[in-house]
Amino acid sequence: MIEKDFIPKAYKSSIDKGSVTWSSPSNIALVKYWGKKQNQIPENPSISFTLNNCKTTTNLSYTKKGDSDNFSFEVFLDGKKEDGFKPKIEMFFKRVEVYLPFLKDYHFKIETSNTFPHSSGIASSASGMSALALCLMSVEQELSKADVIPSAVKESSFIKKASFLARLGSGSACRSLEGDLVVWGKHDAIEDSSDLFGVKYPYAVHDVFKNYQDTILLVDKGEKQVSSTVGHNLMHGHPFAQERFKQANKNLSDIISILKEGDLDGFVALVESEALTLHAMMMTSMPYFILMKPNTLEIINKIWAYRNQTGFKVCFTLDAGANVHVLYPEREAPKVLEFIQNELVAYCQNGQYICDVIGLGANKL
Ligand SMILES: C[C@@](O)(CCOP(=O)(O)OP(=O)(O)O)CC(=O)O
Repeated sequence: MIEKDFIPKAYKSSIDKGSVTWSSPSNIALVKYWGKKQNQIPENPSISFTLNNCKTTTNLSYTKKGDSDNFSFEVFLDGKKEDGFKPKIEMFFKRVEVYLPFLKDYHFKIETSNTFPHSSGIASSASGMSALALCLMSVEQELSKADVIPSAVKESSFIKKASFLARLGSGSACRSLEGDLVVWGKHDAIEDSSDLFGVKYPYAVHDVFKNYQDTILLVDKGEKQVSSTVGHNLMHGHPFAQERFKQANKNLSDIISILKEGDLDGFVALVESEALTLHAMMMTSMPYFILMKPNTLEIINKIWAYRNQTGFKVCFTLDAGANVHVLYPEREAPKVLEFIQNELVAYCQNGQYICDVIGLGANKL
């Protein structure tokens, strides 16, 4: 598919008002997206676990307005007006306007809430942007149903277009709509993979990865000093960029047999190397920056020591921040949780952590 396939046939916006609600989860990448071209096209393919408990619920109500001159919307977080979100949403609306021609015909009220604490340092852009994209797709569906022109959106392409739109809001958001593993970015070994939207991982996955656990240790809840968007852009002209993109492609090839065979040693090595490479890219860009904190490293060292002592296949990954995602099979959960409580919680800000597990994606409420 190409971009223009997502432009619907013209339809009249004949409905005056309505409201839709979607809940959509966060995700954690195993092979990381870091570096992008124009129009939110990733430099390399990525794959992520969809999460279950960390999610955003968004209610979108829409009211027809007299003109179609400008975007008109207001945003509420947990019932409180949140104008801080407006620039990102305005930019998102501009990017998707051509694919959702009704956007300037309505006033939108966006009411959103997260299951995880606000300012926990957990990126809410993946869950938030995917929930908003799904709401907008439901509006498109409602409007085109009411129109004499047949729906531009077939049921089967609903998720595909929602993922396409979510990507234009935040790249990693396109991997949050489905579960339990999603690939984004063209890769020869993954059938139907695309740079434009996420696809459900199409191959067999060993039972050991069912209900895989992710305990998120909140090391630093503060605002990040460098946003992901700035970090992605620093991959332009980065001295190691081409090698990194090659490595990500190879890791995506390698993870296919790891997932099929339940090769936990291979999984641990690949996932931890991806996390450290992501941060190595940050440390070697110009300007350079460090998002890990001393406690991030304390936790990593404790995980390595515990793995050596016990043989449990617990490993870590990081996103663009200081928090640590501790990943482990469900069968190891009782022991690993004990270890987390006894040895790792001390390094979390206010002792805070979130227990999550692989999930199945977004839901319409
Ligand atoms: C480190 C990452 O989490 C990067 C996420 O980047 P974003 O999706 O937040 O970036 P934008 O496309 O600029 O919104 C790795 C990943 O999720 O693959």
